[in-house]
Amino acid sequence: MQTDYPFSKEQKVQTLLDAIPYIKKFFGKTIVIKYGGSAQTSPDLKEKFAQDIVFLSLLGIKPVIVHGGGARITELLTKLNIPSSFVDGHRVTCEDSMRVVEMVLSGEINKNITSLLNHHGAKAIGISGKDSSIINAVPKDGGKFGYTGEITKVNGTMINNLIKEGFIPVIAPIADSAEPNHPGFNINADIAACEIAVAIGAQKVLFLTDTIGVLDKEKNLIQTLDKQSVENYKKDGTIAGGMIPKVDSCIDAIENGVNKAHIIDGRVEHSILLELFTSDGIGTQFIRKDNPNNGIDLEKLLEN
Ligand SMILES: Nc1ncnc2c1ncn2[C@@H]1O[C@H](COP(=O)(O)OP(=O)(O)O)[C@@H](O)[C@H]1O
Ligand SMILES: CC(=O)N[C@@H](CCC(=O)OP(=O)(O)O)C(=O)O
Repeated sequence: MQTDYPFSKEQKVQTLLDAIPYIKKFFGKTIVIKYGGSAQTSPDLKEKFAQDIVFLSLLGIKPVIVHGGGARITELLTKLNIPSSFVDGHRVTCEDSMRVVEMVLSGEINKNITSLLNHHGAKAIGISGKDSSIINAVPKDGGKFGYTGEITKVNGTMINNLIKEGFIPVIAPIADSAEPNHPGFNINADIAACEIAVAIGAQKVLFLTDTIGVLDKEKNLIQTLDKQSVENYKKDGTIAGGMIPKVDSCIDAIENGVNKAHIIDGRVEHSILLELFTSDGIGTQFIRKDNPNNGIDLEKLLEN
């Protein structure tokens, strides 16, 4: 009988066996996944994203989702004739924009992702940084960015309690203010993901975006970056716009206890599984030169 399966049984089994060292490595660990607006484009990609998250959860890995939604915010602001601008990848947020930002991030996008995950069998809970004051902020750069905030504190215990209860937290990057009757703050989702990863002691943070990773001047993928090379690429303009908060967050995360940070292509189906469970990984990885855990010793993992 003729079969038209693209892979033989042996190849399928081998793929599963190849994943064993990585499953061992990440079992019981928390991984923060920043789900950028530009990786949320098609319903099909969103389905694949949800499948990946549920798969991780069933393997005993603990995902935490921090989402963006910049493109959707800009679309609505344009429809409402509310002007909007960005400085170094951060939106300048006026009072009217803040209302739209909260509506889009804490409302539409947060609830869509949460509901999608739950329909795939996860136990996801959608919250914003205002819930239980999980994220606190003050005006960024003394108020030059309006209601765009700079994080002062993340309540990691609260997020870890949700994880312990078996929930997948889906977090909108809106922060609370210490002032009563304040509309709150708009936080760049990359920065929120980094601060959350640090506060909960995550093993890894993955940023899903709309490029294959960080590109050099010739548009080739840069596979590995450290603090010094990031500074150089920012200085000569190779890294610009929305990529600035992303690389800053990656460096910040690895400097503050997160083992590794990666920027990967959210347009590729199952990019999360490819990054976590294959030897090559995809995208750009950020390392501390002095971190002995940068490489995976596969031999050792299999022995243990
Ligand atoms: N060196 C670089 N490599 C890749 N992308 C870059 C670089 N410099 C600037 N960018 C821009 O950063 C964008 C990703 O940031 P952003 O649009 O904020 O994504 P997200 O919504 O995922 O946070 C890319 O689409 C690209 O236009
Ligand atoms: C201060 C700031 O820039 N906030 C972002 C929040 C959303 C976000 O970061 O979305 P992406 O991850 O899709 O870019 C904004 O208003 O667009």
